[in-house]
Amino acid sequence: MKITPPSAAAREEALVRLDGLVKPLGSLGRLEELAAWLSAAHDAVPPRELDDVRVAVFAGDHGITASAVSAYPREITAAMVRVFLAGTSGVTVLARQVGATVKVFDLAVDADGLPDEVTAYKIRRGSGSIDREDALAPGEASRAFDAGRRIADAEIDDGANLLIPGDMGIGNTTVAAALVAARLGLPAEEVVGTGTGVDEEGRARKVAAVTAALARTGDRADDPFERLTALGSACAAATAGFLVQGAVRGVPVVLDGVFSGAAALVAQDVAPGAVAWWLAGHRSTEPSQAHALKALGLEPILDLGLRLGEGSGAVQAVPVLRAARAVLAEMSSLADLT
Ligand SMILES: Cc1cc2ncn([C@H]3O[C@H](COP(=O)(O)O)[C@@H](O)[C@H]3O)c2cc1C
Ligand SMILES: O=C(O)c1cccnc1
Repeated sequence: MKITPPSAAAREEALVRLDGLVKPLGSLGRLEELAAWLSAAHDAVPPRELDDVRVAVFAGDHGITASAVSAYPREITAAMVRVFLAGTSGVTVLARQVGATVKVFDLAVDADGLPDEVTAYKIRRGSGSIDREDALAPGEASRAFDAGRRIADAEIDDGANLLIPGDMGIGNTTVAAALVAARLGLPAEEVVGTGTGVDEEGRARKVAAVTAALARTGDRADDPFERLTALGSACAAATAGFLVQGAVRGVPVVLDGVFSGAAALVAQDVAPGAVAWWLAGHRSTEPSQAHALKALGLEPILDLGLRLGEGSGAVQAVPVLRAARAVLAEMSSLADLT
């Protein structure tokens, strides 16, 4: 997997151009940095318009939900897939606001009967309970990773110029916490949050589950595919593949919340350098996301106190990116002042 870095020359050219625009030096703050980032990604100053934004939601269930680690029952995952198809999920509504499209993919939902276009990449029904067994059987992590790459390829071949990963899976925040803790060598207590809104006892069950999972897994987690197999899920693997393929194809990716943060840590291990193609759309309230973003060197664009997932935070960063592009494309220069 060859990753070509974004263009340093275009970034420099953008920074020089930004300094010459009709504004005090640096006065557009983060927008300037994002404008330069996009210029580097597109190797063009100004960058091209972000007019084809695609969200891919990876849906799946987790064995660990039997330990009551979520405030909601596992059946919600399959029910929500139908909500995505109906076009009324949180991310779908927010995506419509910015003209982005949303597709949902069933990688491991514990249900039958979903439409063929949703199940085309299905790996299994639910994962193993990570506190006492591997999440995935041998080979499944790489199959799911390849599925995520193919999903990204299909969207890019169809014209996508910005990719957003979304997640739907009751129990996702427990699995994300385990993946991040294993990679960064952190204790469960530091990475586990309240997810969908568990109480103190619920959070204690999550900490116990992640602690047991980490103890069971040991050094195996050093290898990214072993980490996905032991502690992850088909969705985590597919999301990692999706992120890597965006980087391979040179298409920017906006990460969402806790699940894409955990997958991004895996993806960066599989394909070092891929992180150069990713932005962090927003700050989640989950602690594991903050740890993951810090390790990746990414600073969230927005901080709205969101804790939904699905890609809902990332899509809201899209107007900010468009604004950054517009600054470079449309502002006049100080040199032109008479
Ligand atoms: C109705 C509903 C819609 C959602 N959309 C995303 N999530 C989010 O919550 C879940 C993770 O939280 P936890 O680890 O606490 O289970 C994931 O499905 C995530 O995408 C939802 C959760 C619910 C209940
Ligand atoms: O911030 C997130 O990504 C998140 C938080 C809680 C539940 N699901 C997702």
